Amino acid sequence: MSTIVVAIDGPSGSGKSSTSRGVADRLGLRYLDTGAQFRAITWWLLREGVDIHDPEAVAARVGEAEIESGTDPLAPTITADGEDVSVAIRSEAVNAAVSPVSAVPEVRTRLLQLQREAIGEGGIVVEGRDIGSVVAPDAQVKVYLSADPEARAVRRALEEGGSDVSATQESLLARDRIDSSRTTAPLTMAEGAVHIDTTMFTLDEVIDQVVALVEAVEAVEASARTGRAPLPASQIDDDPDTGFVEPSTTGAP
Ligand SMILES: Nc1ncnc2c1ncn2[C@@H]1O[C@H](COP(=O)(O)OP(=O)(O)O)[C@@H](O)[C@H]1O
Ligand SMILES: Nc1ccn([C@H]2C[C@H](O)[C@@H](COP(=O)(O)OP(=O)(O)O)O2)c(=O)n1
Repeated sequence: MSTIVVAIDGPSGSGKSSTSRGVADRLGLRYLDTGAQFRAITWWLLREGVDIHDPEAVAARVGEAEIESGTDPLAPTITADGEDVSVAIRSEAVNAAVSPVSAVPEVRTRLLQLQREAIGEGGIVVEGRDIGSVVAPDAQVKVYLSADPEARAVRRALEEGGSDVSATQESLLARDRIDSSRTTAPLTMAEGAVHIDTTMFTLDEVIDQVVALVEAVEAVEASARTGRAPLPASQIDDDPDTGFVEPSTTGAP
């Protein structure tokens, strides 16, 4: 079983969730949406009537929320206190509250623990804002996705059933500002990350690029284990026992 960790960070609408799920599905890896965890905590605090603009009040209650994430890329799940909140966490109220909640250090500490547990021995694609920098700084593959604000707003508005693009862009940029300027684990391009600007690429093209990166890293790791030179991705056998096709069938030395 693969132990690779793929970290995908970037701002809202850059394509993190869809790319991560596509890559995990193609490579038989698990998938963790850390944004959904921050949203679920936010949903729980709002339900409890906690003043989300009071960091002390948030810190005092955050330990009570039971958040669980399912890591199947084809059917990811998220629950709070056992309740399925996958739809509720996408509400406008949660959109507006999630960045201030995410800036509270106690919230990050609590979720960091859940995230590291979920990552476990690896074999997972993890997406968020601080995965390559804080959650999994040793991830073998780190990707930073971006896209022009207009493209991100159009994508998000389309996804939300044609809602107002300029209002969507405003809300998304407001979140970017808080997410990038907070002092604990801000959105940033991690050291060693590969930057892909997705504005001009289709989703499939972005998935292809990330899959190629993962396959290249896996080939190098396999060669370090076997002492044989890595082959181009197109010639890599996906049989986990060998990692390589036989030289006689490829012409490789
Ligand atoms: N490269 C792309 N080109 C066009 N649309 C995309 C691309 N990547 C993602 N999308 C679409 O944009 C929307 C937002 O993508 P998503 O993966 O949820 O972004 P994020 O997780 O970064 O917020 C989705 O509807 C998704 O299908
Ligand atoms: N690793 C993470 C993931 C998300 N967050 C925060 C910041 C984001 O604005 C919210 C929501 O993240 P999410 O990935 O669901 O946001 P989008 O789907 O990209 O709009 O959570 C974070 O602080 N750290």
